[in-house]
Amino acid sequence: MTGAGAQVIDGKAMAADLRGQVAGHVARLQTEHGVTPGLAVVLVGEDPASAVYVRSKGRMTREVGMTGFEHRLPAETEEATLLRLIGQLNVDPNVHGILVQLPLPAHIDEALVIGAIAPDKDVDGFHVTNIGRLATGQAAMVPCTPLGCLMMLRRSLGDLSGREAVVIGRSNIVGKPMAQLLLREGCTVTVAHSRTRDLPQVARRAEILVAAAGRPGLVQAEWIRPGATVIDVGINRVTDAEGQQRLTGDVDFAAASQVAAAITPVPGGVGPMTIACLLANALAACCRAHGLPAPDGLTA
Ligand SMILES: Nc1nc(=O)c2c([nH]1)NC[C@@H]1CN(c3ccc(C(=O)N[C@@H](CCC(=O)O)C(=O)O)cc3)C=[N+]21
Ligand SMILES: [Mg+2]
Repeated sequence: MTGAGAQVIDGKAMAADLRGQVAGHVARLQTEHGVTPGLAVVLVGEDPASAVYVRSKGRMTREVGMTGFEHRLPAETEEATLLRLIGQLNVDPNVHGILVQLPLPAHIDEALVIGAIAPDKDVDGFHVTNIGRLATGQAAMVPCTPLGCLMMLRRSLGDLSGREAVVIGRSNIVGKPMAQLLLREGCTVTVAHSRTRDLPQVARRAEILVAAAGRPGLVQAEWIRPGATVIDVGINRVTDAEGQQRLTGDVDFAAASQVAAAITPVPGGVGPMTIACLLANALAACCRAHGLPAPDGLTA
């Protein structure tokens, strides 16, 4: 049972590699077609954690040579105002991707707002049209976090066909699209969640275990099948014994590393891949908007 320690899947390095590939395609689009991909990020309110993500997304957008458009609106912004902005971004030829940072303030209907984004500019892949395309096997904009997880799984395992996969979490932004992607890859997929009876036993079936429950340290060593590949989607801000704020995943990393064959760390795992996949989706959206084929291997 006690292994020598799992291979740590370096999401930070993989993400840097992916961003480098995106940057190469962006440069080529510019020289060959005079086109620069544009990504608009809309942030409503002052959530400090959200502000950090938006800043690093903005920086990486510029680093790969894309144009970043940032729209910061006050927390009390009316739904109609936000919908009007999205309408403008939908028809702006310099904007190829639109991301509306979630969660939105309580007085705004998230489904309505996501539904207002043009599906071909929906780089988050949250629009029902993209969810439906993914579920029916059509070309879709795929949500960035599950896409990043899939890339790490392929890197670690190669062909995923026939593998036993368990996804813990059933959110629209991670759990459900992750399950769809793994199904498409030929996995046998179980979606477990907070109501699942005997979660540890269900998790122990998994050759591929994706933890996306949003509960720090939920997954223990005994939950893990020896030799499994573990993808930790949790990004939880916790205060440690010394009163320091730190990031921790949904998996007890130290213990799980003794049982798993491969595991993603937090930070430095899924998070950086999420942002790199966002840029890859924006690149693909730009290519399609100009009637060009989307580069191979950068999206699902
Ligand atoms: N429409 C929408 N799309 C999103 O993709 C979206 C969103 N809303 N709302 C907020 C969450 C959160 N999110 C993260 C992405 C990267 C890191 C990331 O790169 N984290 C670093 C650490 C960053 C740190 O130190 O804080 C890591 O895990 O290594 C974290 C969180 C995207 N989100
Ligand atoms: Mg849940």
